[in-house]
Amino acid sequence: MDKTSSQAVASPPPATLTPMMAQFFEIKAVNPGYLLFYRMGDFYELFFEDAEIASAALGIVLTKRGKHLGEDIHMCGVPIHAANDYLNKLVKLGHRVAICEQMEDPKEAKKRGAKSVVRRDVVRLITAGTLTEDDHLDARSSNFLAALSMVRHGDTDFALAWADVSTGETFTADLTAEQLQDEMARINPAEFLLTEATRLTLVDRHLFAPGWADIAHAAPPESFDSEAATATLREAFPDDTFDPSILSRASRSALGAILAYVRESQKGVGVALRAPKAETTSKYLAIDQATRSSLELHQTQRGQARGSLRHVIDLTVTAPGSRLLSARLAAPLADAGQINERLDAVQLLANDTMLTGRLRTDLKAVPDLARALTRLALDRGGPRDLVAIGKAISAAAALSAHIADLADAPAVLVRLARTLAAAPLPLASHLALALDDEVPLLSRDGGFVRKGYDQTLDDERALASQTRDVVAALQARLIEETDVRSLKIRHNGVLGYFVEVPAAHGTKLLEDPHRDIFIHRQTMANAMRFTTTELADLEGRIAKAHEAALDIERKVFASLRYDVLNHTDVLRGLADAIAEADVTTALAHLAATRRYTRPDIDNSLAFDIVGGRHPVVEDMVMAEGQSFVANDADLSGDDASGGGRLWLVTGPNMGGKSTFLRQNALIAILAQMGSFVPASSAHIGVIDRVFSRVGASDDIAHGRSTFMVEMVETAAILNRATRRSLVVLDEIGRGTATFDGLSIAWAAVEALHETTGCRALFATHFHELTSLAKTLSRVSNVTMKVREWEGEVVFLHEVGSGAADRSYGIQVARLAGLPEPVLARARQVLTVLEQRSAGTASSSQKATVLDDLPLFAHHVAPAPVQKDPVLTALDAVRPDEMTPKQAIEALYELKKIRDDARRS
Ligand SMILES: Nc1ncnc2c1ncn2[C@@H]1O[C@H](COP(=O)(O)OP(=O)(O)OP(=O)(O)O)[C@@H](O)[C@H]1O
Repeated sequence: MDKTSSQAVASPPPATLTPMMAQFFEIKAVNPGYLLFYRMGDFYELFFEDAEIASAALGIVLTKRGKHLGEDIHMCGVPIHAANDYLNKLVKLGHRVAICEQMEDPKEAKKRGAKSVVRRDVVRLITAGTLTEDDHLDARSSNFLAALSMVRHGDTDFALAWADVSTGETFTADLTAEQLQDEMARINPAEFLLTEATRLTLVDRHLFAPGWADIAHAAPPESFDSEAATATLREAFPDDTFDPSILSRASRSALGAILAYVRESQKGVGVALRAPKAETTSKYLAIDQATRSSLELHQTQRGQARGSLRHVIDLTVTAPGSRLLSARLAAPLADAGQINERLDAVQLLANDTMLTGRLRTDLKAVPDLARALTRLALDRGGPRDLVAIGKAISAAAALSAHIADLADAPAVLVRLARTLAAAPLPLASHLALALDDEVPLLSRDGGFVRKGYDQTLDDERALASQTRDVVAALQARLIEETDVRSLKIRHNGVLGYFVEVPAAHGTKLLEDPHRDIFIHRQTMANAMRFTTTELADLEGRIAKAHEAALDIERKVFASLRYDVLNHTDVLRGLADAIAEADVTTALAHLAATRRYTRPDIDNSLAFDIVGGRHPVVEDMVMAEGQSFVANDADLSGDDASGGGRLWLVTGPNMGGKSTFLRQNALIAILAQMGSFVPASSAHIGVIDRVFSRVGASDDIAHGRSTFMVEMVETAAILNRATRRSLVVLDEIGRGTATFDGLSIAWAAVEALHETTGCRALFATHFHELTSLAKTLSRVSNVTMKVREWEGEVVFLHEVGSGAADRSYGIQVARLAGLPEPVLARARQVLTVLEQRSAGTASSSQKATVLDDLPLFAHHVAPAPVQKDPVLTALDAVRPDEMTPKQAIEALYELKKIRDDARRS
């Protein structure tokens, strides 16, 4: 499971080791499975197999450092100042890293003897699921660590716990085997803990999804002990509001594993998690992995954000808002009351664009409170995190004031205003008073406490900063006393402050009367360096003042941090409320600017969309200056008539079938996440599961053919869809022989209609299926309209009743640029095949088809070869005879010829 070998380095017999290598082996042995970043001065060094892995992954040089058991010791290193970038890269590649620091000043080690080694220890384990620093994390995405435990008895099979260590959010859910896959797809964890036994069971039951291997990490069975977990949970969440006994035993065990792993990774710094929330999957609209990917909710099927639904609808202005929007899109609700509550708030703000504008402006300046708070709790925060918290508190108070002014505010906004009003303003004032406007990232070097906040600090700083004046005065006096005009007081890292005079004057200072004052330090080629008691004394005072100032700043930081952490609960509430305010205003802004309307949500089996649009395709079509054709869909039904309707969608390739199918599923998802929808009106009875299979693709990497993937997914739908579900199926049965495919599609439609009774859209090229509308009462035929014009086909993208009589495949092939001879031949074959299936072909024509097929190449004259104008121009280019300027001009010319050729 792990990429980083745990047997990277085998322990050698101790006698053969240098003390440093002995220390390395000792530390390596207690951190198996981690690449050891071993601190040596200004570098982190990696040794042996760690070095080989890291140098290959990071593209850095692999060197050697001595021998071990007769073999070269491989080594590579990364400088401290660039370590973060390298760590990021390694973690993204699935490696786990142990950071081993020097725990004492090397001078201390030397005091123990020349050969003694600097004390070192691992201070932090860095893994994909336990990151907290901004530069390791994507601001707009959650970063979950998940753990799975198995249940031996009971209704559910598994329990999953997951936590975002960077914000503290923690959840658990008891799951059936089916739900497990869906939940994992929803949460999309960065790292996944399970025991080897659980992994083997999952593999055995075909439940271990292909992508999990990259994130799975074998955790020891002891860390899943539910008894121990109960005690650990009580200790980790002493809060009275959380009682571990309300969780199932399996949930506690999974949570225990999370806590153990987080604690281990933070090496004693603590665990800053929030009390776990127990999730019930029935609260949410279930969406399985295949549907998420087919609908391109968070990313396109090619893995890009641009082109996904999220990309189009995410108008949030804060990173936490974006994370919440993403979570809501991943888990739309399945309760009409809760959905309507969210919609009420969006509606009010969509109607009040002035207020929305004001809120959005305020929100833009709000920092990421949750992540700053976590870093401070883990003692990894800096002055910037304190400033962020102060700003967030003030912003929360301002937001609350705006919302509180509203008359008849809906419940969500009233709740938000109340939470935001609890913003601890005195804490914000205190932070503003204590901290500069611009502060450094780390507290280590000071320089962040505002002038005037602490008198002693100001005094010490004044002393330190007066150095220059005091040194200048001393230099002037020494020049006076020695009469050496070129005498200078200088500073360097080795000598500290010193007096420097040109070599010619050096001897003068070694003689009376100066030799009592000037103490010789160094003779250079051109100069001589001295110190004086007064200078040494001054230097001591300056260093002391500097150290004293730093000490005071550190104390100020610690006390401010303590104050902030005392407000943890209220600040977490604010962080949630700010994110929710951002999502609500963003959705209102979306509704107001993109002509989205409020869906009517209830508990019926309605699905009546008037003038529906595809949010993403609409954007793309409009960007090309065309207009998107809105289409209606009515799949409404009721229990009395056996459930919802099923529309059989036929029509030409490229006619807009997939777009129409997907847009209806997307409208349902948007509506249930509490967003307005791209339609003139939408009436939707709450959907419990949505299934979408649009366009089959193979899964060669995992050994499944197109057809097999399609059948596995169809089976999942037929087995899992209920009367409340929405099913969107495109071209089932396409991947096999015509008759097999048609039969499977036929049986699937019958099953959905007769047994499931779900609302469904079924697109097909099997025109034979349309006859089902005659026998199945709730099946209707619709088609994507086209117009033929001078032998060309024009797609109207309009859904009308009826069935298509043909697929226009050859016209589409022509648009795609298939060579004319191939098209001509295809037309010939098609005519005969059509006649044959209609029974009108003469037996000689039928024979022609069969006879002619292998003779294609002889029948059709090859198209005349036209020479590409770009290639012709390229032939004339003589690179060796060109100046750089001529070369670039030639390049432009080539591009122009290509563009002209495309236009003509
Ligand atoms: N309602 C619409 N309004 C405007 N343009 C549309 C509309 N629907 C689809 N299109 C355009 O037509 C293109 C093809 O649509 P789509 O992929 O849905 O066709 P299809 O019928 O599913 O084709 P195939 O059967 O080959 O998969 C889209 O990329 C889009 O540019």
